[in-house]
Amino acid sequence: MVKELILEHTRDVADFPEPGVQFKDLTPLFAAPEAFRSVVSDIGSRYRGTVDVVVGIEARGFILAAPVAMAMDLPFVPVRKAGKLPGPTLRQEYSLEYGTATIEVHSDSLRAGQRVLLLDDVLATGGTAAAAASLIQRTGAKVAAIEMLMELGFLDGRAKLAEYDVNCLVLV
Ligand SMILES: O=P(O)(O)OC[C@H]1O[C@H](OP(=O)(O)OP(=O)(O)O)[C@H](O)[C@@H]1O
Ligand SMILES: Nc1ncnc2[nH]cnc12
Repeated sequence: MVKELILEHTRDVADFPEPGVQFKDLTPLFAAPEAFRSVVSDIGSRYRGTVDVVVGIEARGFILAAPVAMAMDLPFVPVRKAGKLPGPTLRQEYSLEYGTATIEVHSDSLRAGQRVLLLDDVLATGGTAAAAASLIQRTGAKVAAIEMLMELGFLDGRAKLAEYDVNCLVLV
């Protein structure tokens, strides 16, 4: 099952990037082609036919979203940290488990009515996903679903995402 594959390929790192944070490192999953392929194919098969575009959040969300988009034969659209996208953008500030940040999307990268699958690796406080979802809605596209590999349940990130269909493969 993909849930076990994700758990087997997650490394816990204490006090990263700052004291008190238990970091969920998924690089072992990305470095295991069979396990990673299974996860990508599981996500692709569950959303096939129900979404038009796959959006990934910089940086770790890109690692997941690009292969899922490719497997589904759908466009991949990046949500990037501020100042990285060259064209006209929409921007949104948000707060993280460890700091604040601003993200952007190209304003012409999504069209009204498009159904978006929003992907990232970890759901923590939900600030990043809520900001990305709000950017997507501002383009006129619709957030059909938000999918994460892992949810840090104690941070209750879902509270910020109550209006969306959220699925996380592993709850810790
Ligand atoms: O639910 P939240 O509290 O918003 O946290 C989750 C976000 O934090 C991590 O990204 P990070 O901002 O560390 O950037 P990175 O992907 O560039 O490492 C993770 O990949 C999510 O995007
Ligand atoms: N504890 C954590 N582990 C991995 N990614 C995160 N993003 C926010 N908090 C995180």
